[in-house]
Amino acid sequence: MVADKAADSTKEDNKLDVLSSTRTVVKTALEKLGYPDEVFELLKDPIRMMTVRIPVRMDDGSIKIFTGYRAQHNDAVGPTKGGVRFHPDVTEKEVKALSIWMSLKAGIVNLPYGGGKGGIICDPREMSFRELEGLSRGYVRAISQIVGPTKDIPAPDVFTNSQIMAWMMDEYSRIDEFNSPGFITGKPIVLGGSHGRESATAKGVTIVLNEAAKKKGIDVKGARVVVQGFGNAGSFLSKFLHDAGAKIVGISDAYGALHDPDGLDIDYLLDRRDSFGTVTKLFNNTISNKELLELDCDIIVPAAVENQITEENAHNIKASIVVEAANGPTTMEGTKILTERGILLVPDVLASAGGVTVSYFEWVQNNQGYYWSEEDIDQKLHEIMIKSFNTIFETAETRRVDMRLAAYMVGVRKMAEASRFRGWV
Ligand SMILES: NC(=O)C1=CN([C@@H]2O[C@H](COP(=O)(O)OP(=O)(O)OC[C@H]3O[C@@H](n4cnc5c(N)ncnc54)[C@H](O)[C@@H]3O)[C@@H](O)[C@H]2O)C=CC1
Ligand SMILES: O=C(O)CCC(=O)C(=O)O
Repeated sequence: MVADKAADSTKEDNKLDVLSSTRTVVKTALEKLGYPDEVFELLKDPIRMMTVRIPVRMDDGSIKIFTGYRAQHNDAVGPTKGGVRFHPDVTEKEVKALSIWMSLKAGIVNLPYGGGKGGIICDPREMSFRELEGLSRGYVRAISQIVGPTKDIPAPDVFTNSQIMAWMMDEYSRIDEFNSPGFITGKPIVLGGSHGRESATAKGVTIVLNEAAKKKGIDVKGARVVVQGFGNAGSFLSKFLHDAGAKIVGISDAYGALHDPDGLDIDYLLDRRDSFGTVTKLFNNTISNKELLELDCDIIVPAAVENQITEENAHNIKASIVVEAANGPTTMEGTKILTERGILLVPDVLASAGGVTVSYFEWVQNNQGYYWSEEDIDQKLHEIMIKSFNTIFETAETRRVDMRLAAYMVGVRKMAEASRFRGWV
């Protein structure tokens, strides 16, 4: 009985293991494309993974040691690139999976990068500004040997922002004895940041959401939308869709969710949210994140954390379109159920690729020392997202595969080819 229970919980853990499910889809994508097994053996794990211990002097005088990671998935195409997450639930496996997803995104939007990702186990909501600066600088010192503008270029992710990027850039510039804006993206504009980077992820999501709505014959104006997460991705997205005439009937943060079938007052919520995307604490009549995802609506956008749509709730999703702004919000079983139910799923590696696309623009501008207007950035981003959506939608139709597998097939090809040309496999 005890053994049965243990086996059940291992099975459950495996279903929520984002690394093993990512590997499964990568393997299937490579098989469908006809690559030999050694290509999968190379791509199933990052080529480099660094674990670091970061001592930080806390405000009470004590020293706290934090654990951080930097994963570099594959650098056959070019330097690796991807965000750094500060979150209490960060794990080594999660960071590895996130780095593989970054490689796939770079392949989908055709950037000269491989994927990288970083994370630190911490809760920045409970840290002072000074402690966060110490942690950010300590992380850069610890990983400095493997990162750099031509090696691996970090960026923001969950609970990190342009201020943290600025501290990290400054620390790297001190080590490098050179001003190095191209070391990191998502910086404040005055330090070489790009117009449009802050809202880029949400803008990219909005573009593919519009394309998906056309395929489903849904008019975004008047559509009822649920957005999970009210941080960088979720809040800009809610604003863009609200301004386009959609009704945002639900939003959430880490503590709960808000629901109004007549549409929430997004401008008011934006005004009241804190820098960690928290807003529900101001209200009494909240619902749970679980209830949020089962609300009556046309479109759902998970824009928070992994494993939100699973075999437990995929049957109860009322929307006809799910657009994944978050990385990994739907499990493999969840994907299967949504696809079987005819729900159009726009997968994370496509939907959220607007962020890294504009990060690439930021890096190009830093390298050339000449800066583009927001209009230039918007137009380039628009072209890339539309083209990527169409390629993946057509691949799904012609190869008779679900949208996630189609996206992996499109995303994995360039790094597989580059690895073969280099003679690695
Ligand atoms: N910031 C970016 O440029 C990009 C972000 N993403 C992905 O989008 C998602 C959201 O990222 P950001 O908006 O940047 O982060 P953020 O830190 O700005 O906001 C995160 C939001 O998720 C909520 N949240 C945190 N833990 C949660 C939990 N356990 N359950 C429910 N909600 C929770 C927070 O309260 C907040 O509203 C992540 O999956 C991230 O990897 C993807 C591509 C680029
Ligand atoms: O902007 C970047 O370089 C990476 C963004 C990121 O971490 C992501 O797309 O998940």
